[in-house]
Amino acid sequence: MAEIRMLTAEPSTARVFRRFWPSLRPHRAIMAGALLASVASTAAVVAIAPAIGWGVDAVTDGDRRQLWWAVMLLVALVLARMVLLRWSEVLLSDAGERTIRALRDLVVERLARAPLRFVEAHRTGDLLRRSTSEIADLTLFLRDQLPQLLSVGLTAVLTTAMLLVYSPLLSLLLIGLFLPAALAVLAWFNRAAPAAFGRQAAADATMTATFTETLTAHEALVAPGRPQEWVRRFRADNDRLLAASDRAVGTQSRLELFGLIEGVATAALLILSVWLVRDGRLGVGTVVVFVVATRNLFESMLALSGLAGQAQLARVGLARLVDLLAALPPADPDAPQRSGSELPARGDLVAQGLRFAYDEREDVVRDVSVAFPAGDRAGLVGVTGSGKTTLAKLLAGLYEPDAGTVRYGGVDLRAVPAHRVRERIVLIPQQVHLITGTLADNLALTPGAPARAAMERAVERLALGDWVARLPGGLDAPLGARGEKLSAGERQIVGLLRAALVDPPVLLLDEATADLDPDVAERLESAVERLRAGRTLIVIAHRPETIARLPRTVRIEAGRLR
Ligand SMILES: Nc1ncnc2c1ncn2[C@@H]1O[C@H](COP(=O)(O)OP(=O)(O)OP(=O)(O)O)[C@@H](O)[C@H]1O
Repeated sequence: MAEIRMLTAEPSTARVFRRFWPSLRPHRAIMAGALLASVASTAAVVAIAPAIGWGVDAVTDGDRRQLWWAVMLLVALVLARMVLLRWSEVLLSDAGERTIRALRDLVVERLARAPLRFVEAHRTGDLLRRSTSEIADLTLFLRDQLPQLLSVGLTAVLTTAMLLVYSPLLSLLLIGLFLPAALAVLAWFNRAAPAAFGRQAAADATMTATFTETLTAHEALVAPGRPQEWVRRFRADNDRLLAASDRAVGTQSRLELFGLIEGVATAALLILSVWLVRDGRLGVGTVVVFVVATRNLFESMLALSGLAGQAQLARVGLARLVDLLAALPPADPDAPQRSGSELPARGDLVAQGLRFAYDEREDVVRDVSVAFPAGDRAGLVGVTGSGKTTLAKLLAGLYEPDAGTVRYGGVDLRAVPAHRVRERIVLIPQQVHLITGTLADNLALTPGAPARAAMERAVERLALGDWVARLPGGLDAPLGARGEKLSAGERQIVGLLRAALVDPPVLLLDEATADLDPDVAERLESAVERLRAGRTLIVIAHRPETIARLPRTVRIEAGRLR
């Protein structure tokens, strides 16, 4: 089976932030600044409670000077908190945005270099979700939730430390009552969270994939007799997503137990405080500090419980993104393969002992050896599913064989960078893929970004001037969404124009099986004739007229040559 690493629907979230760390490393300085500002702003919040307590003591002691200082301190702390919080938010969101932009570039760049088999073997919607909405979730987390998470966590730590200094007895009561229960709730949440949120992300990706695919196949699915098929397929995935979301919400609601713990702990604290104040072992100011600080502490915990679900979602998304990046490792400049060998300008295309399978079930191409001398003109024929397209993709270097070699001018295609192979061997598929835009935009997708003059020359060379002139706007004619305004044959004309711009010595053409308009069929034939001069032309021929015109044919049956 062709060697590609398949993506996992629910990859492990273990140590995912550590695995992600290299992507954050370039933004270390700004992250450290944001962290520092966050610590300082939280310290300011935590100090508010003692400042109030100090003020209360001043009132009970009738010390006006201390009261004045307490009020000034309170104002200074509130102002410092405001400025520092804003500063840390700005720095963190800046670092987050930069990281995400770099990550988006990285994902697109890796996907652009991914082997064709990798892209074909995965559902478009899944790849789409991993490289768009999961990155967007992560942006939201880094920009909005991470700063809150940091501030909440720090508030909890600093408040606990402060309370310990004020009254170890009350603090120990609080910690003893609250901490074990809070940790137990957190552990209960964590046990279920990775699976629940992972399943939700996978179900969401499946729904996106089904939606993308059914939308493309819309015409077939709403055909007479099965009008509800489109909706039925979508609804089944939607139901699964709903079930997965319900489970995630159920897991999230476990954290609501924090509210109960808060009530019990506050009541116990108040009872003990009243008793200690009556005994004269505690001042009223200290009790006020405790009540205010405890409120802070519990509010932090409640906020933390709200954020924990978001953090888990971001963690799952990150794991799926890291999985994608791991499946598409960067090009190794020292790798022995694809070391930059050059393909000659002209040469024979020779396949030797080719074997290829899409999956472990069975080989689709079996021990195929065939040679196409330079300038050859041959047809590849066989019944549907016999392996013609697969063999053509192997001959064009789009797939790597599981065994055997494809050589051009004596050089193994695997030893040559992919873009160099594309300059020598071009395959025009049955369904030429077009993007939304003009004809010129579509021709510009050719390697080397050809200039307008080169496009005009290609049109002239293939005698397609009047075909282009008939499009409203000529080269600037909008072709509609994904080129919907063109028929299958016309799409192949665009494919031929692209090939003319590359000017490769070997051309493989997978003839369109669709019924072609006679005018388009004639233009295609004439364009192929003009283009083939001086090159090797291999046609996957379906139509008897094409087969009759070819000087020789190579027949393939169940993956073997006959
Ligand atoms: N991407 C794929 N994943 C899994 N199996 C595939 C894939 N593409 C083709 N196959 C299978 O490989 C076999 C050969 O397919 P291939 O498209 O090469 O045949 P073909 O002779 O070109 O057919 P056609 O004339 O209909 O285009 C078929 O059984 C097909 O189902």
